[in-house]
Amino acid sequence: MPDSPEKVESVADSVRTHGLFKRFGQQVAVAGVDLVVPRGSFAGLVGPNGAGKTTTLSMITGLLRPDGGTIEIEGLNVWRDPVEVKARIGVLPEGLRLFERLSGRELLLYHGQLRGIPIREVERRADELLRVMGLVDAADKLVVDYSTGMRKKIGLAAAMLHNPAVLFLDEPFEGVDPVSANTLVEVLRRFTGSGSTVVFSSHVMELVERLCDWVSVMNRGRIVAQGPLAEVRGERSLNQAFLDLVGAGGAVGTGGEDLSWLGSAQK
Ligand SMILES: Nc1ncnc2c1ncn2[C@@H]1O[C@H](COP(=O)(O)OP(=O)(O)OP(=O)(O)O)[C@@H](O)[C@H]1O
Repeated sequence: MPDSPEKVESVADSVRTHGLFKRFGQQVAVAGVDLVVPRGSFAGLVGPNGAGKTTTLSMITGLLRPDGGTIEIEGLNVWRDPVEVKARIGVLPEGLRLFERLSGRELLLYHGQLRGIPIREVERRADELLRVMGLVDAADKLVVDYSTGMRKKIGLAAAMLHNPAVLFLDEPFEGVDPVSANTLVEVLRRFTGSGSTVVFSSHVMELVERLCDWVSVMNRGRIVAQGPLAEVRGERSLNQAFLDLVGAGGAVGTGGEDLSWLGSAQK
């Protein structure tokens, strides 16, 4: 449990950033983002490649120092109270790096102990998570031998072990088969159903539309739309709304002379 629930209950928004800014050399990756995620949301952060989603999530989770702006999670300032904040969040980062030479079960026990959870409780939670994630048969296998989907599941289990108030997931469903994705969805739905918050980034609009009740759309380092799914989508599909908002996906034209050499193999 987060350790001071009174404080947690006193704010309506789980995540709130103001004027978040980050540049890499000449490249402005995040250009003044005001991200809001109400508590208990299943929130999707969407945007085309290079929109700034990963950079935003990295700053919010304390992995990358912002050049400007503020970030509050559960009312706490991420960069002023990093320890307090980290006790309340779980993160499944992009390019998930795990302790490859541990078994799945050892990995969870290690994470739990790092979080200061008593060993008996860690064992109980680890066994439950392995069962729910369908990883019991792989529990003693080394993580290095896990498939992509199994890695996502064990990574998510590790991120949830300390019962965080907010989970941040960067592309959690990428490379995950439909059965495993279903398992992840069920676990996450149960999590938000209990009042906790999930924020995940994705390119898959159908998935976001199916799962999320809150959406933030990013383009070129800015939030271009944000709110309840029904409001952002309007009468359109989310996919159409997305294309409208980001300008045909920022796609370069493929008509006319473009790619005229492609197809109809000629000798
Ligand atoms: N470490 C870095 N050094 C230089 N530029 C970077 C770095 N990280 C990100 N960028 C740039 O910042 C911009 C935003 O990148 P970011 O990875 O946040 O986008 P994204 O929305 O997560 O994209 P994708 O959907 O492709 O994962 C891009 O133009 C990218 O090239």
